[in-house]
Amino acid sequence: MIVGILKEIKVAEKRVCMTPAGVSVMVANGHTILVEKDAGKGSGYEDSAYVEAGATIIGTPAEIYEKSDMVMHVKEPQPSEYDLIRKDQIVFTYLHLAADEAQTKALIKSEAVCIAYETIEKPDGSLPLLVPMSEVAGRMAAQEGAKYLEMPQGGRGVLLGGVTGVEPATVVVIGGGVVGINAAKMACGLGAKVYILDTNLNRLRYLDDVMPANCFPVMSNPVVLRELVTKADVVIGAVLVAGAKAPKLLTKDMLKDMKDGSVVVDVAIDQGGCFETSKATTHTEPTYVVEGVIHYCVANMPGAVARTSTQALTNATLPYALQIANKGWKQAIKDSEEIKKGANVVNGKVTFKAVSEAWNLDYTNIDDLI
Ligand SMILES: NC(=O)C1=CN([C@@H]2O[C@H](COP(=O)(O)OP(=O)(O)OC[C@H]3O[C@@H](n4cnc5c(N)ncnc54)[C@H](O)[C@@H]3O)[C@@H](O)[C@H]2O)C=CC1
Ligand SMILES: CC(=O)C(=O)O
Ligand SMILES: [Mg+2]
Repeated sequence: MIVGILKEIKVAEKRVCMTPAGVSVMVANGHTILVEKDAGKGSGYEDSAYVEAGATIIGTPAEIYEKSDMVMHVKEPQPSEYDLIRKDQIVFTYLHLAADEAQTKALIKSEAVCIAYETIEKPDGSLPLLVPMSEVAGRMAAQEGAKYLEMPQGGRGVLLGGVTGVEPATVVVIGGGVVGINAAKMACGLGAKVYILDTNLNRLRYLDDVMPANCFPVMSNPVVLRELVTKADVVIGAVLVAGAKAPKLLTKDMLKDMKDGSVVVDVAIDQGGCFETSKATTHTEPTYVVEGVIHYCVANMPGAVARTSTQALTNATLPYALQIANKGWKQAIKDSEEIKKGANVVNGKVTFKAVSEAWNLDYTNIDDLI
C-alpha cells in the first residue's frame, strides 16, 4: 500500500504521525511511504532520516493526497485539506468528530474511509491510541495549572505544593481515567491536595488503592462538584464518553463561585469540553478569562512537547497502521473488533453512533459496508 505521512498544519502543532523508525517497519512490510517535506522537523526528525528509513519525500500535501491509498496525520484534517481527500482513500488520524460538525460533513462528502485513532477500543474498553496522548496531556495539565496560578500569568499567586507552614493548592480533577490519573499523579507529586472525581465506582476503588495519601478519590455528582470547585485553585476537566460530546459538568453558575485567579484546564476540549464556558484555544493563545477564572482549553496539548509525544504516539499507532496497510481496511476491520470501533465515517456514511447522534445524522452499521 502507498501510505502518506502528512505534515501537521494545525496552529503550533509540531508532532508528526510516524517516526523514521516507524517508517522503516512499514517499508520492511513492503509498503511505499511518502513523507511530506519537513513533516518531522518540529519533532527533531530531518527529511534525511526518513529517506534513510526508506521513505520518499514529497513537496506538497496535494501530491500526498493524490498518490496515497492511506493518509496519516496526528490532528484532524484542516479545512484546506477537505477537498484533497479522495473517495475510498483511508484517512487514519485523530478526528474528534462529535465536536466538529464541519469536518464530519466534509468527510461524509469525501466518501473516504475515515478511521479515528481515538475510538479504536480494546475489549476491556481501553482506548490504545488515545492513551499515550492522554498520559501526556494529563501530566501537562498539572503543569499548566501550576504555571497559570503564578501572578505574572494572571493567577492568584498560589504555589501548587505550598511550603513549610503554608497550605498547598487544592486541585480538583474531574474524570479519573488516563488523563485524570496522570494529572493527579503530577499534582500530588508536587504536594497539592488533590480531589479526583469519577462516576465509575470500580475506577474510584482502583484510584483509592494506587494513589498517594494527598489524593482523595470521590464519587462525582453536581453537588459534590459545586462544593469542591469553590475550594479549588485548579480544576482539570478529564471526562470522556468514548467518541461522544463531553457532558458539561462545570456550569457557568458554579464558575461564579470559584476564586478569582483560579485556573481551569479543560483537557476534554477535543470532545467539545466539559466546562460550560470552554472554547478551544491554541498554543499561541492558550488562555482567556471568564468570571475571573483563567481558562486553558488547548485541544492539542501534546503538540507542545512534540518530541516526547511523537515517539509515544508512533509506539501506539504503528501496529494498527500496519494491520490496515497489510490487509486493506475491509479485512482489517473484519479481523479486528478494535479497528472496527475506529470506523467513524465510511464511504459517505456515519458509522459511529455517538457522531451520528451529535449531529443528527443517519447511522449506518459498519457491518453493512464490509
Ligand atoms: N486536549 C488535549 O490535547 C487532549 C485531550 N484528550 C481528551 O481528554 C479526555 C479524557 O481522556 P481519557 O482520560 O483518555 O479518557 P478515559 O476514558 O481514560 O477516562 C475518562 C473518565 O471519565 C469518567 N467519566 C465519564 N463521565 C463522567 C462524569 N459525568 N463525571 C465524572 N467522570 C466521568 C469515566 O468513568 C472515565 O474514568 C478525552 O476527551 C480525550 O480525548 C486526550 C489527550 C489530549
Ligand atoms: C488526543 C488529542 O486530541 C491530541 O493528542 O491532540
Ligand atoms: Mg469569581
